[in-house]
Amino acid sequence: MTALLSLQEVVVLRDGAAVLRGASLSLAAGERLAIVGPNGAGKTTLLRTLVGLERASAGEVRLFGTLCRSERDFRPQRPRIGYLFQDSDDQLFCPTVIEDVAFGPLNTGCTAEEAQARAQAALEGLGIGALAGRVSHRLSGGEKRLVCLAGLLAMRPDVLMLDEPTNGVDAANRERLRDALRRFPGALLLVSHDDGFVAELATRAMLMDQGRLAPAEIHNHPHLHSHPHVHAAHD
Ligand SMILES: Nc1ncnc2c1ncn2[C@@H]1O[C@H](COP(=O)(O)OP(=O)(O)OP(=O)(O)O)[C@@H](O)[C@H]1O
Repeated sequence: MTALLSLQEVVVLRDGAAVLRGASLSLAAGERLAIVGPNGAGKTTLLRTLVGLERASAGEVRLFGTLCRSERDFRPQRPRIGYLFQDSDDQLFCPTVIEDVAFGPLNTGCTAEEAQARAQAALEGLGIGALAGRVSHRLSGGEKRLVCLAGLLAMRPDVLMLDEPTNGVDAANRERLRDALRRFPGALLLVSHDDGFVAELATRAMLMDQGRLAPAEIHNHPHLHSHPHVHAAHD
């Protein structure tokens, strides 16, 4: 079966130095692949390369079976990929939450009513329907994260690529996020330092180290992450 996304021996240079040094991966339909690894290893660069925001100087990038080399190749494939940036402020740009979440569907051919309905449903699916009328840039960091994800889900992509989705998200919202991602019917490429979240969601993992990818194990222990419990004084 054709991979949804694939990289073959991809090299990405920045200021003359290799950030990706022959990275290869393949994401199949229904897979939930986690990319883990230390800071600066090249994980964000990998995601950016997959959507054509960074250009490979060697190797091949294929999206949905199509070899992508130039902006002309990447552009028609991008609506099929929902990419959650590492920084929510790079993603939100409309005055209100509902406008932000409806933007993608509107831009890909939905009527205003359809886009509005999809946006409201995506917000409600994440338990944040009440944020619809709020001013986007005044949301908390965790709220912004969920709103960005709602915007991607509203587009009904084939693949979600998430860069640190749980950053700044509290425990209750983290569960909502996890449940929404479990319900998401497409494939998932997840970059995360949150081992517990990776163990809860991913079906496979790869380790990125100094620009190269290698298979990694997921330690599927229910309490892989620590649980610091804060008790009230009378506890
Ligand atoms: N715009 C840029 N200009 C120059 N170097 C950059 C730029 N963006 C990233 N880098 C460098 O490229 C390397 C890979 O960065 P990248 O953001 O892909 O790593 P990462 O694995 O996502 O890290 P983290 O876990 O900290 O998010 C790092 O050494 C980083 O300093």
